[in-house]
Amino acid sequence: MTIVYLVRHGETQWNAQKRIQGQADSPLTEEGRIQAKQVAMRVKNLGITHLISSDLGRAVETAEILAQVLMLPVQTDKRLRELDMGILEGKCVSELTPEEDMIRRSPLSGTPDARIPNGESMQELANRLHDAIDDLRMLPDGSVPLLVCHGLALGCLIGTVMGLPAHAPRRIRLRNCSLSRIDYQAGEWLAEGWIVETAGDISHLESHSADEL
Ligand SMILES: O=C(O)[C@H](O)COP(=O)(O)O
Repeated sequence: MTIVYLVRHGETQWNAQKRIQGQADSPLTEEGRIQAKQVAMRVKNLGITHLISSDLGRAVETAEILAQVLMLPVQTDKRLRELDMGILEGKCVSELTPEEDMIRRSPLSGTPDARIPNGESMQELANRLHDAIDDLRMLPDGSVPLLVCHGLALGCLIGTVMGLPAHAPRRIRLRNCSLSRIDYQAGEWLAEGWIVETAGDISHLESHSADEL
């Protein structure tokens, strides 16, 4: 069985301002760095062997804090990036026009093939994420990778592992530095494939942690 831990990066300046990031970026806040240390302590004794991060700065910054505790190098994989949110990246949710807000919600509200102009669809996001996790099955036996990723990306990954379509409305909360786990099971008794073991656990965080937009 392959075990994969999933961590959403720590709080960023734009998360705190409710500004849309997508594949744009902003640095962690002080709170975000504290969250990263707390999730690092949580996973310290889980036998993590590989630390793989989205190549966006906020994820790498979180991964580097984990790396100091886990004493592992950080590898990056651009397939773990957040949904490309096109023309809305960099905008504050409170400043969107009603039309922009409808566009923002469209990929998250059950509309197949919805995409923010110049962005990507949830199916395209799901495809690259599943390519990335399927590659983890090629790691040597006993490997336990931890991925540092993003809110919409992890929500899409967990939803699709559970059999929901990529465009299904979001029904899971993935706060900054929440911990999730998926396993690849291949036993005789159970359907072969990825399965969700834990999603969105924040029991290791000592203060408030924000939901994604
Ligand atoms: O702002 C965004 O792009 C998303 O809503 C949250 O993304 P994040 O998990 O990278 O903060």
